[in-house]
Order: sequence, then structure tokens, then C-alpha cells
Amino acid sequence: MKIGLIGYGKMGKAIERIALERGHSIVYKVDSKTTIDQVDLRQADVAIEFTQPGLVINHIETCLEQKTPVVVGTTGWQDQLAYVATRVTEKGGALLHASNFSIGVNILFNINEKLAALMFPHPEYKAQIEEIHHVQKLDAPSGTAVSLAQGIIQNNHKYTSWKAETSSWPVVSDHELPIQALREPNVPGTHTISYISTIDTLTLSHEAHSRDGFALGSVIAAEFLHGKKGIHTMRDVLAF
Ligand SMILES: NC(=O)C1=CN([C@@H]2O[C@H](COP(=O)(O)OP(=O)(O)OC[C@H]3O[C@@H](n4cnc5c(N)ncnc54)[C@H](O)[C@@H]3O)[C@@H](O)[C@H]2O)C=CC1
Ligand SMILES: O=C(O)C1=N[C@H](C(=O)O)C[C@H](O)C1
Repeated sequence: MKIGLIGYGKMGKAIERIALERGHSIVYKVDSKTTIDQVDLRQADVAIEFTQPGLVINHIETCLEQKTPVVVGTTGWQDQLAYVATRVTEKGGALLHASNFSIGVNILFNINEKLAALMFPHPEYKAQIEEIHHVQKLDAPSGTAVSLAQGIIQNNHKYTSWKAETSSWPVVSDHELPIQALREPNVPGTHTISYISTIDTLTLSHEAHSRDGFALGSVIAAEFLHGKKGIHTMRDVLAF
């Protein structure tokens, strides 16, 4: 398959290596020097976009205009998902997005939803989410942490919203789910969900050891999207 890279930073470079290992070719690399308007996106069967929250919507629009299927890994734009879904339908395009492409985190998403439902009859447990990332990360809380919070809110009606917390002792109402975003050098991505009561603490955690899981998942997603139309997620890829 011919893959186009939109974004050639930490993720773009990891994706290039893994795509080549899987027998694909890279036909272009869009970055801050060679911007998207300078490239014929249609050279690729599928483009993979990992850039920045402030660039991603223009990149999606350009892929739709140029009829290029796109896998989107950039985070920090979930509030515009409904608009993007409408645009994909209007343009008859193909887009697959995920806040986290690693197989382990997608299994965590599934377990997180089941645990949230099991915890509903036990309101003495207070849920909280902690995410730790490298200091270069532009968005907070992480897209993964927001997806985990949404999974809890949809399956445990005790919670109606999430709240970004900076204090190590979250100050929230009973219906708010606190998310703490920590930044430390060289951490690829760690997410922990805790349910804390006076009696005990139950935790679910995922720690990425490198970016390879995100990169591999995005290439598998591109292989899945090739030849399809519409809007998809990693749930469709993994058939959860
Ligand atoms: N969904 C997932 O599984 C994952 C998502 N991410 C997200 O992916 C995004 C990128 O992450 P990294 O690669 O670590 O960031 P990075 O900072 O290393 O790379 C960003 C890229 O954007 C490019 N860029 C900057 N200005 C541009 C422009 N005007 N036009 C085109 N490209 C431009 C840079 O040249 C660079 O190639 C972030 O939003 C991050 O949160 C990161 C890891 C996994
Ligand atoms: O910026 C990153 O690095 C990551 N971003 C994603 C997120 O915001 O959840 C996924 C992963 O945790 C790495």
C-alpha cells in the first residue's frame, strides 16, 4: 500500500519505520517545511495524520477535498468530532480516528467501560484518572484520558462530566470525574483509572514502553481503511 505521512515528528518517524517493515511504501511526508498545500495527497492510498491540534481540521478538510482516505491520530480536537463526521458524509470520504491506536489501550477502553458499570451500585468508590506524558505534549488532558472519562460517564450515571485537575487532591463534586495531567521527561504515555474508597483502591493501568504500539496500530488502521468509505474508529478495526 502507498502511505502518505502528514506530520513527520516523533510519531511520523515511528510510523514510517513500521510501515516499511510491513511492506508498505511512503510516498510523501508533510511537515512544517513541506506543507499540505504543496503535495498531491492522491499519490497515497491512505494518508496518516499525526501533527498538532491547531492543524488537524485543515488537514482533514484537505484530505476530503482531495478524496484521500485519512487515519487521524492527532488529539485535542474531540469537540469538533460531530462537525468532522458531517463533512466526511457530505464529501463521501473515508476517515478513521482514535485518541490512542495501541492495542493495549483499546483493550483498556473496553475493560474500563465494564468496570464503570460494575461500580455504579457502589458509590462509596470515587473514580479518578491520571495521565502522564512527555513534556513536549501540547494538549492536556490527553485524548486517551478524555476517552476513558467518556467511557466511565456513559456507563456509570453517577458521573455527568469530567474536570481537569491540577491539585494532587482533586476537589470535585460527586458527579464530576477528575483527570490529573502530569508532564515528565521522556514518558510515551501512562494512563491509570483508580476507584478509591476508605476501605481499598482498585486500579487499572496502561504504560506504553515506546511509541511503537501507537505507530503499529495506526498502520493496521490504514490497512483497514483502504478501500472503505465513512467514519471509523479502532473499535471497528478490532471488532469490539
Ligand atoms: N492517537 C494516538 O495513538 C497518538 C496520538 N498522538 C498525537 O499525535 C500528535 C503528534 O504527536 P508527535 O508526533 O509526538 O508530535 P511531534 O511534535 O513530534 O510532531 C508533530 C509534527 O507536526 C508537524 N507540523 C508542524 N507544523 C506543521 C505544518 N504547518 N504542516 C504540517 N505539519 C506540521 C511537525 O513538523 C511534526 O512533524 C499529537 O497531537 C499527539 O497527541 C501521539 C501519539 C499517539
Ligand atoms: O502526545 C502523545 O504522545 C500521546 N498522545 C495521545 C493522547 O493524547 O492520548 C496518545 C498517547 O497517550 C501519546
